[in-house]
This record gives sequence, C-alpha cells and structure tokens, in this order.
Amino acid sequence: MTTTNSSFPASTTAALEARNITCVRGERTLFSGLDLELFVGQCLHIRGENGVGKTSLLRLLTGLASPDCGEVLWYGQPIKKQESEYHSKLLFLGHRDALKEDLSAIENLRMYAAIDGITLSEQDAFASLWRFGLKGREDLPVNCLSAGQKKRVLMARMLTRRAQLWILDEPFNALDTHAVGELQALIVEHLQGNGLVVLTSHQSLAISGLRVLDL
Ligand SMILES: Nc1ncnc2c1ncn2[C@@H]1O[C@H](COP(=O)(O)OP(=O)(O)OP(=O)(O)O)[C@@H](O)[C@H]1O
Repeated sequence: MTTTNSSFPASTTAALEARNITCVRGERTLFSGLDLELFVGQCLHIRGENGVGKTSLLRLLTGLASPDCGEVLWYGQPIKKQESEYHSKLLFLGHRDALKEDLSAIENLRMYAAIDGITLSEQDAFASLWRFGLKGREDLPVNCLSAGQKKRVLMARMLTRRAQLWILDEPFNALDTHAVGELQALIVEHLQGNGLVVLTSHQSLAISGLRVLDL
C-alpha cells in the first residue's frame, strides 16, 4: 500500500505565514491586517459565511493572487521571491475538480505526475486509487464517474503528489460519510509526516490540534 509522503523536515519556525494582508475585491475590503502562522504538522480550518472571502484568502496563500497590502511567506521568505520553489511544495485543490474529463482516473494521475515532475510507479498509482474505493473504475473516463468518485480521484492525487503544503477549497463537498472519514484520515497522516494543510469547510472536522480562523 502507498504511504502518503515520506516525512518532510521538521522546523521550529513558521512554515507558512501571512503578515498584515489585505484583500479588496471590487468595492469591498474582504479583510485587512490579517496575520497567520502555520507550523509543520498543523492544519488551519478557515471558516465563514458564503462570500466572506475564504477562497480569496486561499488564492493569496497559493500566490495565484497578490494581497493589496502585506505579504505571504514560506519559511520566512516572500513567496513572490521563490515562486517555483514554493509551487513545487504546494498542492492546491480548488472548487473545480481539475481533472481531465476524457482521461481515465489512472491517466489523470499519470498526467499530473508528469506535470509535477514526480516518478509515479504503476503500483503506487493503482494502490492510491484502490485505497479510495476506485478498484474497477481506474480505466473509466472521469466523465463517467460520480461527483464523489471524482473527489476520490483527487484524494489519490493528494496521496501521490508528495507536496508538503496542501491548500484545499471545500475538499469535503460531495463526499459521503465514509469518504469524509477517509479524507480526514489522509489529512492526519499528512500532518504526522510534517505536512501542513489549509482548508475551507462548512462542516466541523475531527482533526486533533486543528486551528481555526473565522473570517
Ligand atoms: N475578481 C473579483 N472581482 C470582484 N469581486 C470578487 C472577485 N472575486 C471574488 N469576489 C467577491 O469577493 C467575495 C468573496 O468571494 P470568495 O469566493 O472569496 O468567498 P467565499 O468565502 O469563499 O464564499 P463561499 O463560501 O460561497 O465559497 C464575494 O462577494 C465575491 O463575489
């Protein structure tokens, strides 16, 4: 069976940090003066009502958008000054499934491994899909999978990507109760290997040591 990640290095300084960041969208200031620090092994749960700015904050943390004030740092250095290094450590799963619909689950994993520059063995690719209940569905085009099964392919991608920082927008959407438990277990495994996770969710989570940011 595939394991999540080989352990990432431990550190006593914050791995991910936002300093005094402000986000303006249209006429609205969604938040300002926001600080956060996240250490290896920690998961941050960003909560808040629809439209409050959770996805906007995630996009700032990924570097896909820039704050109107302040900065985001990775191990003390602004992410803007180390974009490719930072992105090699990051897995961002947004609202959309981000899967190629005409490719199969296994082809999607292989395609992402190639894009991410990761060697993914046949055995690990299949084992990761099987772990999330996709045995027998590996070769179906993704557009033949249900919404929850597509999410399970993405869980297999989380397992095989080997990125230290996971930024996940509403990762529990469309998952059944069993899969919610499996995803929480996957996150805990990642944290135990010195990974970090930032996620949004409208549901409460059973992850020990969880940190919460209410926007
Ligand atoms: N590019 C943009 N231009 C103008 N307004 C924007 C832009 N992007 C986001 N917004 C607005 O910013 C606000 C926050 O959006 P965001 O997607 O961050 O909310 P959210 O907290 O993730 O919401 P939800 O829980 O519904 O997913 C919304 O009112 C949205 O319409």
